[in-house]
Amino acid sequence: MEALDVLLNRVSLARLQAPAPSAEQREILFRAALRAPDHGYMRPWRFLCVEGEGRERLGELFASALLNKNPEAAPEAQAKARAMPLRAPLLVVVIARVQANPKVPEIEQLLSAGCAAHGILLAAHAQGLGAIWRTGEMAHDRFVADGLGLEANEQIVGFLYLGSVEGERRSPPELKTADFVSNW
Ligand SMILES: Cc1cc2nc3c(=O)[nH]c(=O)nc-3n(C[C@H](O)[C@H](O)[C@H](O)COP(=O)(O)O)c2cc1C
Repeated sequence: MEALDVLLNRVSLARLQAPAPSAEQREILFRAALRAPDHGYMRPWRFLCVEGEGRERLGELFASALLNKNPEAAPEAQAKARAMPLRAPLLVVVIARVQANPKVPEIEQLLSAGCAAHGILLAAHAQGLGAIWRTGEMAHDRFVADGLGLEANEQIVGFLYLGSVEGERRSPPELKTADFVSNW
């Protein structure tokens, strides 16, 4: 697929099914992530793959996080949290690792991790895979971060849901560049 075609037509797809990306496809996904712009070559990111039975364990962690925050959480809410990771055969947790650096403030390291996530989405699209970047409360919950083994200086930038496309690949929305670009 042409590079510009990928850049101009990537869309998020929420309806994902097995099979999960193959080992070869994953290698491309992560090589794309590692090409994120990176001030100071700090490599301020790492990635966790969650699949198979790991998705059920992540669902349990989400439900526990919900109960930790709200012990009165309704059983329906708990069931919803538990089912969230089952929406795709593979989840990639994109983690920003922020390190003190006089020239590279935290925001730049977080942006770099965001670019890494975008690289994965683009490489997924280029390989005919489906993907969507999700966060929600669980991405910002320290209970979840601890359960995933994150260090104090690490934070979740997103859960990338990846799989094979179920149904039609939708078209991107038509935005006008003139609405966002002006001369100064
Ligand atoms: C940081 C971040 C967090 C997001 N979190 C969610 C989310 O939790 N749930 C969701 O449905 N979409 C979420 N989105 C939006 C989707 O990933 C997607 O970008 C959006 O649906 C627009 O679709 P498109 O990428 O095809 O234009 C998030 C996007 C970003 C950048």
